[in-house]
Amino acid sequence: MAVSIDLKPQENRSALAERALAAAAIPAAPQQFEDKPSLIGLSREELGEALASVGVPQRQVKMRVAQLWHWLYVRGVADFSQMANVSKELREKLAAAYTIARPEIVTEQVSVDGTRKWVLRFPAKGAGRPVEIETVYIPEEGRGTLCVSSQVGCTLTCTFCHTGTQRLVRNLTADEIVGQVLLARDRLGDFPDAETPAGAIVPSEGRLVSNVVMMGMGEPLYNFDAVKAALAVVSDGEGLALSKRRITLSTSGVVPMIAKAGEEMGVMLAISLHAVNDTLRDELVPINKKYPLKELLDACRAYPGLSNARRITFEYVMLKGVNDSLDDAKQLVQVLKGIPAKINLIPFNPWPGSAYECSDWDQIERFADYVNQAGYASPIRTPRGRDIFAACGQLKSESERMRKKEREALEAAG
Ligand SMILES: C[S@@+](CC[C@H](N)C(=O)[O-])C[C@H]1O[C@@H](n2cnc3c(N)ncnc32)[C@H](O)[C@@H]1O
Ligand code: SF4
Repeated sequence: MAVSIDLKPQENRSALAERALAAAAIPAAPQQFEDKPSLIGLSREELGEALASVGVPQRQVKMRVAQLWHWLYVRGVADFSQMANVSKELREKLAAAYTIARPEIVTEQVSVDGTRKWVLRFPAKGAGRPVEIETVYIPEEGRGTLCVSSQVGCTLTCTFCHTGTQRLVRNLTADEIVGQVLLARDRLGDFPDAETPAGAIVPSEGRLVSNVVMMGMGEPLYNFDAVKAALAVVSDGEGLALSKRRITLSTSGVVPMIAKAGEEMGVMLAISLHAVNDTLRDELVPINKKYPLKELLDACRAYPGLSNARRITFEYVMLKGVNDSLDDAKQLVQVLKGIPAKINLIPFNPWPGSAYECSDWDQIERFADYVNQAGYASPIRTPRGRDIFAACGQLKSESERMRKKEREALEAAG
């Protein structure tokens, strides 16, 4: 394992950034791939089945599930031997059959603004190879957001997104999605509840990781079941306990899954809109050819539980001369009519080979003012972690390159 911590001096950091930077000193525990199923990310029922499979009698299963849940998600242990109130015999049986290990850290970088990026490696599944993904932590005043990946690569090819240039290698499993949250909390020293009694409900306020956004690599609605299972664990009130209002799922517009996400996951929804007519959206977000704007916006109108206090976030990347005119702003306001919405304006984050430029700052402000005067909150998202290539849409893992290198190594060996 190679952990490179790239810690740079910085002024005017937020308190959370300060704490996050301080945590950079925490040494990473050695990680090893274990060829055993993981207990992370299972529902309580599945965890009960796993316990029964190592011989826990049915009458004890519920109590043991509660114990394990507490160790895994409140105390954040990554080793069965630390589960003090579980008998040695059971710990050994569990360790022989299952793992609770964290993902392997390939690199860890800390930006001048406190943003932190991890490249994480997960074991091969079946006949595949090990894969790498990226997870990003963004500390801000009053909250800390973890940007979590759902897939290795992406099948969609949004023209402004770096991940879109990496073909899909595979979906992440629920344990790999929850594992990103656990690892971030480990590395940030954000499991301060080590002494909390079992069963206690721990509020997310005051935590370093207070919000989770499914905005890393991949399209979460193309990995529905694993994302749903993972978010159920992350929002469980007796474990990681992140309120569903603090979890946002971002989609490029997989229309048939939007209502299902609302009903079955109940988290906040973000839509990667980026264009207000089908011609341009077909080009920028090609899934639009399959599910055009009208269908997408109808699905948004029908999203369960919408109100002024519970709005959909529309993400709009600002591309110079492409989608940033005042006419675009005007049409944006028109197409969103009737949807409780907030519009996040995202300055385009460049990546090597990208064909776009970020809009000029005063144009972004003019656009924001227009939208704002029409009654929509329209914050301009400050780019974070650009120096470590951790900003929105800059993520792309080494899985493809690794594959080529591996192939070459194999050829050389042959
Ligand atoms: C990487 S995507 C992942 C989630 C999902 N696949 C989606 O498209 O919403 C998260 C957000 O990053 C935005 N994004 C992608 N590339 C970007 C770039 N180069 N600059 C700014 N934002 C970008 C996407 O449009 C989306 O709103
Ligand atoms: S923006 Fe989202 S859907 Fe589009 S290529 Fe990037 S990760 Fe995939």
